[in-house]
Amino acid sequence: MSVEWPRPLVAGNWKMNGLKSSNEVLSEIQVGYTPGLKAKVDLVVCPPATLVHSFAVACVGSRVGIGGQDCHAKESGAFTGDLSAEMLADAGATYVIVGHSERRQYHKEKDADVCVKAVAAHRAGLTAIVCVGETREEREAGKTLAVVRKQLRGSIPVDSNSHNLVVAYEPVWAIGTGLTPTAADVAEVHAAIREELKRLVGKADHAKVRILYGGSVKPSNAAELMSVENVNGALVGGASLVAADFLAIAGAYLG
Ligand SMILES: O=C(CO)COP(=O)(O)O
Repeated sequence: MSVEWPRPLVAGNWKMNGLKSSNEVLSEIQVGYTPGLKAKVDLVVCPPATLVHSFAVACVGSRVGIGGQDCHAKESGAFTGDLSAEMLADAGATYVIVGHSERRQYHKEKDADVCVKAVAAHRAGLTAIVCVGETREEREAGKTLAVVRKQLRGSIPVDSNSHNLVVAYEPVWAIGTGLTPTAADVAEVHAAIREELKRLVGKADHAKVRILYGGSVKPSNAAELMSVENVNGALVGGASLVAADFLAIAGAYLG
């Protein structure tokens, strides 16, 4: 069976939320990931690291993918509190988010740091979800495209292809605020990302790299945002903690 590629991808970033009791949310997501939905969209849940293994075990057979939220550049060593990409893969993850704006802001991660983490993800056989996005100040100063292009050039490893790389455009000012850019603004940024990918990813493959939109995606705005050209899915924060909302967002692909 030939698989249409790029397949849309809806990924949930649970951030620092989730206890053992969250198994119920995962079960609801699995139950709601019907054959009809599976035919149209990939689903990935990125829980906190403490839940990666149990979630991965629970999802065997359901095709819900599991991802980490960050990884270290090295494979192992004296890095207290850190996790390597190999450890995430060993725990059953197949994706890892790198360069989320909360890591860039609170952990002072620069593009070069994000790039070596994406390299580590590839080394471990994981798909890297590389996040980029401008702050409110940068948008107001008309610098959005320049900022996003610079982040991409600095953060995307040379060995990237449409299977080991996903780009997530997440305007910092849209995260957790209920604010979203207009469809026209999203289209403009995603077109610039696609163009930049021409230079950064092999010629044959750049058109197939999935570019997700993230920032206050909800069931009520998902259909509009997901229908924008060059939007191949969503990276969902708060709404991914509620199974019905997460599934409704993915349901935008049912048409
Ligand atoms: O940061 C995000 C996903 O990585 C988006 O978060 P919200 O969907 O809560 O705005």
